Amino acid sequence: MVLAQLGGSISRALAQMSNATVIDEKVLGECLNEISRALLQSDVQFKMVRDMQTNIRKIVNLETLAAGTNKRRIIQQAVFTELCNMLDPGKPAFTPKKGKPSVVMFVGLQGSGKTTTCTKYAYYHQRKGFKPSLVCADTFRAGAFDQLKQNATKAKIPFYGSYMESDPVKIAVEGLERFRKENSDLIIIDTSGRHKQEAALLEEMRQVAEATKPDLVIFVMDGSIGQAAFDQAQAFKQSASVGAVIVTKLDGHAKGGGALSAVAATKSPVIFIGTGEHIDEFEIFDVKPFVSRLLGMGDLSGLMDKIQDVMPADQQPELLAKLAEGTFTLRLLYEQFQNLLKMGPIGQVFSMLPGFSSELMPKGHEKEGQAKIKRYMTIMDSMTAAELDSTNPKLMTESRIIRIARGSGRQIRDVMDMLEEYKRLAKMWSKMKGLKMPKNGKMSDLSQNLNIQQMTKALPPQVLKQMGGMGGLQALMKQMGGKDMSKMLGGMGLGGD
Ligand SMILES: Nc1nc2c(ncn2[C@@H]2O[C@H](COP(=O)(O)OP(=O)(O)OP(=O)(O)O)[C@@H](O)[C@H]2O)c(=O)[nH]1
Repeated sequence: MVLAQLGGSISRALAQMSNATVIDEKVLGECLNEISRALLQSDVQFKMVRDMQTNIRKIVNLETLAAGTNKRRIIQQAVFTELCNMLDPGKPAFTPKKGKPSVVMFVGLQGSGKTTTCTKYAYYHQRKGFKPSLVCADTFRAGAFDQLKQNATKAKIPFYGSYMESDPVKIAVEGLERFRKENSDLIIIDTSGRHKQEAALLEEMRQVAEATKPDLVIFVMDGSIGQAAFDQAQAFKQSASVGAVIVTKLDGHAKGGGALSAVAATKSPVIFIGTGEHIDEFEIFDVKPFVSRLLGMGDLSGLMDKIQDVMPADQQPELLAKLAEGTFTLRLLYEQFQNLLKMGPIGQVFSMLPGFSSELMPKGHEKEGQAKIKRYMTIMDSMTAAELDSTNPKLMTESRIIRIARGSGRQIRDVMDMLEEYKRLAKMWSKMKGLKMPKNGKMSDLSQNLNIQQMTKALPPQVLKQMGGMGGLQALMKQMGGKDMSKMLGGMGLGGD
């Protein structure tokens, strides 16, 4: 995704500035120009870029800064804050509540990914325990109903539509009535698209909204539309009370900067982004972690969510208990690898770790990381149960290693390499020994019991440094609240090669 390049350019501009011996107006000016250029190249609207420059200049007044203040930090913080402000309209979007009926209407141009996104949105909520349903009020595009039907059937989500009826308002109302009766707590209405924001489309949208009174209107925008984003988003906002934006196709060559412009045009937050055609290629969009990732500062809370999502809840108390005992067996490592592979593209996971911007983890490397994990797992597949569950470091004798290598079709040195990696991780995890278990055994409540000294000991020194030392870690823990730290450590250990 090209947004990663934007992040790289901004990080580079900041790093160049940091290399200067004295930070004066000239150095600051060059840094801001560099950042502006990068934003413009990513299709962010000119006016927004200019406003950002002005705001940073207002925050960073080099003349009035007392001697000894860390100017670099103040500038970096200002860039971070301004990028966040650009993406944060200041008011959160409506969020549906389980068990309380809500109606969400999707609008957008033809081909923006609206129909696909409706199903992704429904599926996302279904996994969270909602009872979603889909209504196809797109009577303009032949085949739209079939597409929705297909997607909905695959995801086992109830749907409503018609091949005969040509009035979208009628279909929307009928669908709404049907699903209200069936106690759906999230009724999603897909509306027609057109090739451009023409009057007929906007009028149709207005009528559907009037008849269904949605709690939220989501504007779906193709991430690759570039500078046209602002006008398009504004046209939709003027005809329907758009309350949130979803930007799609951010997996391809989209520059993505248009997303920032859409936020300004609709004064509504981006709530999700689409990162592929598949139903689960859909991510929650959170401004601060996103900007952190963009600047290569990592997104630990996103990583937490991902891990939390893939780890079955019933396995969590078990892992915690083992951690508290200080036993980190090969089997536990195997299970962690399985979870890691389930998390999706490894590069995406790495980009959430502090210091691992996508630039630092180039494409080739991602594959290597994934291949390595798979290789380790194949080797472990040739181990006996006793070997996997052993806590005795002397168990792995030469003859066992030779047998495992032969069984897995790998070289002896590959097995040794895998065991070294295991030892390194086991050592790190052993520092978590004596961990107090949360009463309910849930991972998510663990962080309240973690002690900061324990954490600093367990983190690899370079990671701790990137996080801003002990102070940074403390701030992060506070910020993350209920999020679980132990799994983060696992993730980090695997990342720090
Ligand atoms: N790569 C990628 N493709 C996507 C994404 N979202 C949607 N698509 C694809 O974009 C194309 C158009 O998506 P649709 O959902 O049919 O578009 P639509 O906006 O509903 O179109 P109309 O129903 O005609 O208004 C399809 O091929 C989707 O698979 C995404 O996040 N990434």
